[in-house]
Amino acid sequence: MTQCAEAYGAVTKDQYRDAMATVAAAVNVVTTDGPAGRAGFTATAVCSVTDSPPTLLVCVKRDSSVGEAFRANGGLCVNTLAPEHTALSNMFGGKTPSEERFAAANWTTACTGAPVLEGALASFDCRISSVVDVGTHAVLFCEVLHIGGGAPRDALIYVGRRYDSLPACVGT
Ligand SMILES: NC(=O)c1ccc[n+]([C@@H]2O[C@H](COP(=O)([O-])OP(=O)(O)OC[C@H]3O[C@@H](n4cnc5c(N)ncnc54)[C@H](O)[C@@H]3O)[C@@H](O)[C@H]2O)c1
Ligand SMILES: Cc1cc2c(cc1C)N(C[C@H](O)[C@H](O)[C@H](O)COP(=O)(O)O)c1[nH]c(=O)[nH]c(=O)c1N2
Repeated sequence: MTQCAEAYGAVTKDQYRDAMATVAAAVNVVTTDGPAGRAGFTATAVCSVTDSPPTLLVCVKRDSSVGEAFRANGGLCVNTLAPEHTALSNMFGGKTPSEERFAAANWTTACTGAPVLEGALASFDCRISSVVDVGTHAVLFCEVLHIGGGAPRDALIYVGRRYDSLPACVGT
């Protein structure tokens, strides 16, 4: 592998981001509440790991205002967004104060204490089972304890540094 790194030269941050910008991703608002307080952020770096035990992962920037609250609370809810949530995604993805982020939508409370977005495509209430730090991000491995929603509906996607919608795929 060392010879490959030498042959190729280093991949720059910009090269990496430009390539990742071509990869379409679902958009989620990931939330938590507990002793460290309520917090939430927009995340595309979310994916399924295994169905036994049902586990997904979430990557969160370690120097963001929200990262520490997730680790400390130990639970979270992944709320997958629909096209009507584009403005909400921007609020949870920027420098908007936490109170304003949550005031922009209606929420219920999951068993872990995490806010559940009313109208989300799907909501995954999770216990954080382990955390691995990789570079600038913490990878949160999350055991799914409860699921809400999940019926086929149009999805919000993020690709080419902009939002788009993907029609629901019903049937085969
Ligand atoms: N994984 C992430 O942390 C992540 C993902 C998407 C967007 N963002 C943030 O949202 C803002 C807008 O992003 P954009 O897509 O319009 O343009 P961009 O050029 O910042 O990012 C392009 C793509 O690169 C990846 N990316 C961006 N920042 C990253 C990071 N710090 N670590 C790992 N992957 C990263 C994502 O897949 C993103 O869609 C930026 O501030 C970006 O940092 C962060
Ligand atoms: C479409 C899109 C997608 C993502 C993000 C942004 C946007 C607009 N952000 C950035 C993240 O939401 C932002 O850093 C948080 O809101 C925390 O910001 P504050 O530090 O609270 O301002 C983000 N951050 C992160 O740690 N992991 C991720 O997967 C993503 N994905």
